[in-house]
Amino acid sequence: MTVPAPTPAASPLPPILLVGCGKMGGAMLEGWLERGVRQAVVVEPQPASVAPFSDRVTVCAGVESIPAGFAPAVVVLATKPQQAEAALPACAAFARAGALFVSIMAGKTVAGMTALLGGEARVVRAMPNTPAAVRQGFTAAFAGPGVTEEQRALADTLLAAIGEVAWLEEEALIDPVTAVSGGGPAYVFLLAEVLEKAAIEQGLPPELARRMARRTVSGSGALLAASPLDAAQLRVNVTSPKGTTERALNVLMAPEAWPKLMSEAIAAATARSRELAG
Ligand SMILES: NC(=O)C1=CN([C@@H]2O[C@H](COP(=O)(O)OP(=O)(O)OC[C@H]3O[C@@H](n4cnc5c(N)ncnc54)[C@H](OP(=O)(O)O)[C@@H]3O)[C@@H](O)[C@H]2O)C=CC1
Ligand SMILES: O=C(O)[C@@H]1CCC=N1
Repeated sequence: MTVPAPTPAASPLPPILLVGCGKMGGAMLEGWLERGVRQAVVVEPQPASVAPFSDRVTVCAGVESIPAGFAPAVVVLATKPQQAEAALPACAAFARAGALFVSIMAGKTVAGMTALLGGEARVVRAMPNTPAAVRQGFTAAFAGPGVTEEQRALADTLLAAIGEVAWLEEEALIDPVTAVSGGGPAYVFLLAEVLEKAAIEQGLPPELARRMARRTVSGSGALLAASPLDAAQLRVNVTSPKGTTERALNVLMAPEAWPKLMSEAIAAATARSRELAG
């Protein structure tokens, strides 16, 4: 019998400055801390948002209180897009020092961010999603002008630590990515919500309805992740001919129902991502 070689422990992630530790910044930070990070400094004005991390990272209310001498390899920009104009100019010194910037802000273009950072910044524009908190995220990323192969590899290491990564060759594609995978978890959680509500309407006790809906969504996600089959085949595998699921899918897959609604929803979100550039 051969004994498998132990998996080598991944080396800790490089020093990170996180600017904005709200819902998405916090989800990424959770994933990075679980993976192991050499040093993390977080700039976040809301004490409640950073409270879960305060014993593991250095917390600052503003860029001006970052400890002198802290030299991040990567600055992650995770404020709301509408806060970029106020937040980015304060980070220009890190751009001059050669730090790589990774922005996750919806809509904000590389050119717009580079200008706000003093014109010298090297920027990767990325779009992650909240399953990053459990290292099950999906991030698509675009490397802006001047980003070196080494910096791109650094960004890849950081993003791969919280899930799967895909690199885009065209910046404009990040708008539909934002609509599909950036916001995607919300649509899946909505499914859990409406499934629970429908279960209660059919007479199931609320606590049982909640458990069923959560486990059905999370278990289906786990099956999808583990299976080599397409989503469509996994759906067919549930649908017995002339059975109960077929009746439900006749409603959900009707011409004006889910397929059309999802197309409209994704088009609306893509358009909003383009608007946020301004
Ligand atoms: N939520 C998601 O699922 C995803 C979000 N994104 C992107 O991530 C970004 C953050 O989104 P989300 O986490 O949901 O938003 P949040 O509002 O939860 O987080 C942003 C945080 O940044 C803080 N902040 C404001 N100004 C500054 C500043 N100058 N320096 C440091 N921190 C500051 C905000 O504080 P205050 O509340 O006081 O303003 C807030 O706590 C957005 O640009 C969004 O487009 C991308 C992918 C998925
Ligand atoms: O709703 C938003 O604008 C952000 C971007 C993707 C998910 N949340």
